[in-house]
Amino acid sequence: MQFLDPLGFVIENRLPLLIHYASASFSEIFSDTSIRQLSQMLLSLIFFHTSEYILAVAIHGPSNVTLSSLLISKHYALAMLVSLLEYLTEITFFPGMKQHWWVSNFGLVMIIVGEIIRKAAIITARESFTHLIKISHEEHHRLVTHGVYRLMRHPSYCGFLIWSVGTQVMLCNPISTVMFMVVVWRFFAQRISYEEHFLKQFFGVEYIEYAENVASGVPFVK
Ligand SMILES: C[S@@+](CC[C@H](N)C(=O)[O-])C[C@H]1O[C@@H](n2cnc3c(N)ncnc32)[C@H](O)[C@@H]1O
Repeated sequence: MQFLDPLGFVIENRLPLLIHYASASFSEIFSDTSIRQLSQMLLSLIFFHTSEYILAVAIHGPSNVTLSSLLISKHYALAMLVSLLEYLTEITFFPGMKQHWWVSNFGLVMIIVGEIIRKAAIITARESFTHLIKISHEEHHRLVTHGVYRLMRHPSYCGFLIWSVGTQVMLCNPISTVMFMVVVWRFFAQRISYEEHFLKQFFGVEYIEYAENVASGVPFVK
């Protein structure tokens, strides 16, 4: 079998060709573009997860918070791993895809906006905000309808949706952008109907009126 070098000459030995492609992919994976985009991704992940944990400890007290408040599930870790594989594959074989800086910077803006909305929700709801959905009414649990909850009923889900899709837009990952949009949207659509079932039980007509007048904050979820 004959092999062609990048200029189209026939070469006998495939080793130089393999070395050529290996060094090309090595230089793309460690290019300025990838270092910037992967560092932004790493910082976004570290900031999001540690701030979720720190806020939970500050609001509920260290004895009431477990490592689950870092919000790193198996499915979530798998999705992030798949998105990293997509990034490394594309930057190796189609490096030009990652050079759309206006797309990447728009993703960065989505990450920041998503963080602000989510953290505004946590700080506004305080004790009423728990990472696990409450299925029995506790005394300190008050209905929150002020601040960012005046604008939408589920600001923390809206913020997370924007943040998570933003991470993929920032990486210029088309497949993971669509995958994150669909998976995260479906997850929240189901969670909202489950969560609101209990909120109606806890707060009755007060919650029903609130839900009638304020949008969910998650697109296409009533
Ligand atoms: C992870 S928090 C999410 C809160 C809200 N869905 C959001 O996106 O900002 C889930 C907990 O918040 C509580 N919760 C949701 N909306 C609330 C509201 N308007 N007032 C008080 N508690 C609320 C639920 O009962 C649940 O235990």
